[in-house]
Amino acid sequence: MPAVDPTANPTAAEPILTADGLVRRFNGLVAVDVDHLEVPRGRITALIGPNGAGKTTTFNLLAGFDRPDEGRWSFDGRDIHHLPAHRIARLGMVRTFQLTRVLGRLSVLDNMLLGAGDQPGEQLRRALLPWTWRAARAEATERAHELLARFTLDAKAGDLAASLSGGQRKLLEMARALMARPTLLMLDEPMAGVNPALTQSLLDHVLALRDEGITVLFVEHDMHVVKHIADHVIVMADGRVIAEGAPREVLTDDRVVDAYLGSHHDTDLRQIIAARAAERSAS
Ligand SMILES: Nc1ncnc2c1ncn2[C@@H]1O[C@H](COP(=O)(O)OP(=O)(O)OP(=O)(O)O)[C@@H](O)[C@H]1O
Repeated sequence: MPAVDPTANPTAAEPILTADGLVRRFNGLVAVDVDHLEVPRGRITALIGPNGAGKTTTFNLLAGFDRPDEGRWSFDGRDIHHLPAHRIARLGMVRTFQLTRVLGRLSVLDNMLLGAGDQPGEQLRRALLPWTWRAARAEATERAHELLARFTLDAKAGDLAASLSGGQRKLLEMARALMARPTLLMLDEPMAGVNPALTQSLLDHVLALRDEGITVLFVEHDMHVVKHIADHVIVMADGRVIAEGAPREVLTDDRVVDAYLGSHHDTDLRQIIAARAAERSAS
């Protein structure tokens, strides 16, 4: 039984993450200038917008991987704008990472164990209380195998992560983030470079996580994916939030359509516009 009712009005859901007055400049360029942003609890929220809209910068700021010039935000009722990324992750807000070259040289299982993260005092505990450290390590290893089985990567546990296909890497990134037991999972372009055969499986995993009560925030360019799984959509353009709401309403909003058309970037939205024009002329 789902922990939340995903069909309920997403905009009515209580926010798990709220940001205000978020500003990030790079040498005079205003990359992010967000007055207000909310991520509804227990829902799947897509952060979309044309290239250079400020989506990744916003992601990095919220997760503590970059510092804003201005702004504050809270997660689960707690002010976190001053916290570094590892503290934010420990509170339950975890973002996925692309498999870098360095991580590619580790086994799939070791990648998972890295996702468990260092607990406070881990080094000290390892030195002074090796038996409790070993017990924690065994528990993490067991959880890693469970998650690898869930994401059909268990047969690959001993393989180098670099040997995985594009889709399997995305599965590993998701599984690794789940090692930290997030309540808010942040996915940066989870479907990028994934072949169609694995896309459905990845989408089903995201939907299943939502149904288990995990809030998902993801950046995505593919509008089919957004329409398919998002309960709520936030649209950015030129660093600002220009629209938000249910996918069906937001994706036909004139400002959103203009922003995408201006970027000559998303043919899918053009199809929406064509369909909308056809509807108008038929009525
Ligand atoms: N480290 C940086 N130094 C200078 N400018 C940056 C830096 N990071 C981002 N920018 C600029 O900030 C703006 C927003 O970039 P950002 O990557 O957040 O956009 P995005 O919406 O994620 O784009 P894309 O969809 O192409 O990934 C862009 O103009 C970009 O060139």
